[in-house]
Amino acid sequence: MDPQRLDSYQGGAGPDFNEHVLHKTILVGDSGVGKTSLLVQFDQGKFIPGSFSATVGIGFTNKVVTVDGVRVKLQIWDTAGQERFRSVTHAYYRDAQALLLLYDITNKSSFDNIRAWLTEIHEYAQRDVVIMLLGNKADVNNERVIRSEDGETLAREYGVPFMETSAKTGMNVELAFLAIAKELKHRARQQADEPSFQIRDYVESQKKRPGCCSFL
Ligand SMILES: Nc1nc2c(ncn2[C@@H]2O[C@H](COP(=O)(O)OP(=O)(O)OP(=O)(O)O)[C@@H](O)[C@H]2O)c(=O)[nH]1
Repeated sequence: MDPQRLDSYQGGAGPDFNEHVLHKTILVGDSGVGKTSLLVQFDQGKFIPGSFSATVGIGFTNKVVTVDGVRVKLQIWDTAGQERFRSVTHAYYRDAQALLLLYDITNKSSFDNIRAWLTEIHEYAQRDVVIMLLGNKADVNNERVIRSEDGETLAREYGVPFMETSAKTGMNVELAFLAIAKELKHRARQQADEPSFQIRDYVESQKKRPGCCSFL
């Protein structure tokens, strides 16, 4: 990762932001959209190609992200996308502070199901949960069936930030988690002299930065 481009992550200098608090963040979306791969890319900076092995149940990874000079501890839960695990994962929504909702840009039904996922989120999660929509597998542009504009339009309709990601190349992966960490930090510790933080504006401004978001 280029430290000039974004805030740093994984440790780094600076005081802990509420050191005992783990900010629960959950990855959700249809089976096979790349939730586990996204988390592995963020945590370990690698992509394990090959056969797809569906997540069974739920598991988590703790990760420290440094934003604005303070360390924010994220506890990132990777859920199983398969329908038969749904009732298990619902139970985890309630105390989540952030949800990353993924679809696969090469899989139309995973995009069509986003509305159903959002209905579930609104039913089971806290009202003020931070939601981010991610169109994953952006590296497979030749198999794309969902245009970037369609993701943008859907995200705008629900008032949530959106970006395309690639768990394979790492495109926008850190940005997604850093934006979440920044939002959580600002919500909990907004300084009087700080301008208010708008996650959608932040994501849009980062997407427009030179060098951002290429996946080749
Ligand atoms: N080309 C490409 N392949 C990806 C990407 N992300 C995931 N994959 C592949 O897609 C398949 C499914 O990825 P997973 O990360 O296991 O998907 P998941 O959403 O965790 O699936 P469940 O555990 O069943 O919910 C695997 O074969 C991955 O290698 C990506 O960004 N680009």
